[in-house]
Amino acid sequence: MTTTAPVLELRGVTKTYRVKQGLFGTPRPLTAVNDVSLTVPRGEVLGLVGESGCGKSTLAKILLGLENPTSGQVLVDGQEIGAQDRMTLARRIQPIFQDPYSSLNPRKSIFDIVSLPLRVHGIGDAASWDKEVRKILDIVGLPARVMNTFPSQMSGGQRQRVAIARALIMKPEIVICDEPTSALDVSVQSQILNLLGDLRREFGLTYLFISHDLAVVEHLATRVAVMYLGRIVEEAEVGGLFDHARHPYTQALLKSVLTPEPGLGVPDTQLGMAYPNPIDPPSGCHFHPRCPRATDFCKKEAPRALPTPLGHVECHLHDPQSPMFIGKEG
Ligand SMILES: Nc1ncnc2c1ncn2[C@@H]1O[C@H](COP(=O)(O)OP(=O)(O)OP(=O)(O)O)[C@@H](O)[C@H]1O
Repeated sequence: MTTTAPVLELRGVTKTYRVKQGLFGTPRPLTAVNDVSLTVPRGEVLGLVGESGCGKSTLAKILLGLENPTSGQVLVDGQEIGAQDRMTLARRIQPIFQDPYSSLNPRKSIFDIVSLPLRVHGIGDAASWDKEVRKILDIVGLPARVMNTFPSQMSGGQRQRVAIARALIMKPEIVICDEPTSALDVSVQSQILNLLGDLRREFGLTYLFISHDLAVVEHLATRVAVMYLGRIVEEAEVGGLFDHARHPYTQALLKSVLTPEPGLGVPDTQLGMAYPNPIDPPSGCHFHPRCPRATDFCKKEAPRALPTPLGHVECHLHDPQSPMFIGKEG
């Protein structure tokens, strides 16, 4: 059930690393996440999309308490993440990662893997761990007999079900799904996406669903945030974003997921040059060197975050105060 209370809120979150180029280079700042503000209401699925290196995983690490933001705040249930003890945070937020094989310890049995969060946090005893593991395996569609097997004896889809069971055994409110299906065969991907959708409905979970693939996000998300060079350049309710993308980058991403005509090859994203290096971000609008609509104004001026009926967008084309404004319906 969807309510409007934000279970997750980011306020101006920025993460800057100091990066040395070459052996004797002076460390330079690299802003991986740049002034990100987002609100995720309880029960929603926020899809976070963008190309490799745009900052998706860094944002996930901040939400999981694995990295501290350089500035800004992350609030879970209205309380700052840093102020919550590890147990409370683990009960509230759990991750599911891309590659279930490398994220599951190959030397541990499925019982050990799935019960680990309970044991680490000292929740229950041996009898209750057995009961809880059987219950959660059943919920994710695995028979109890897999408890005594090892990850290497399972298929990729089964391993991802184990990773989901391990995340859910703590009964979290929020699940950070970082490319949870990209290591799986296409036929298995939709089974896992359907399972995640069912679990959300059944347990009222909130997801941050990270993917470079808009088609996968469309399947599950209720809202979508598009990330480019650390910034959220567009954010909207999913249907609105797919039907009426405002940012030229979102439009290019959408074009790239259209199914090509047989024999015509992969569709052209028309983005031209390679993704920029975040150590040397382009001036003005960071997207201008790849943008088919860019003018000299975009090279000089960074766009503002502008509210839209469904979310927000950062692009001069939609700013009534910019010389590039294309009108209200543009
Ligand atoms: N610990 C770190 N130290 C220095 N730079 C880092 C660190 N972690 C990430 N970065 C840099 O921050 C930027 C964002 O990286 P991040 O892994 O968050 O992107 P991503 O969108 O998740 O990419 P991918 O989809 O390839 O995982 C990249 O330029 C990356 O090289």
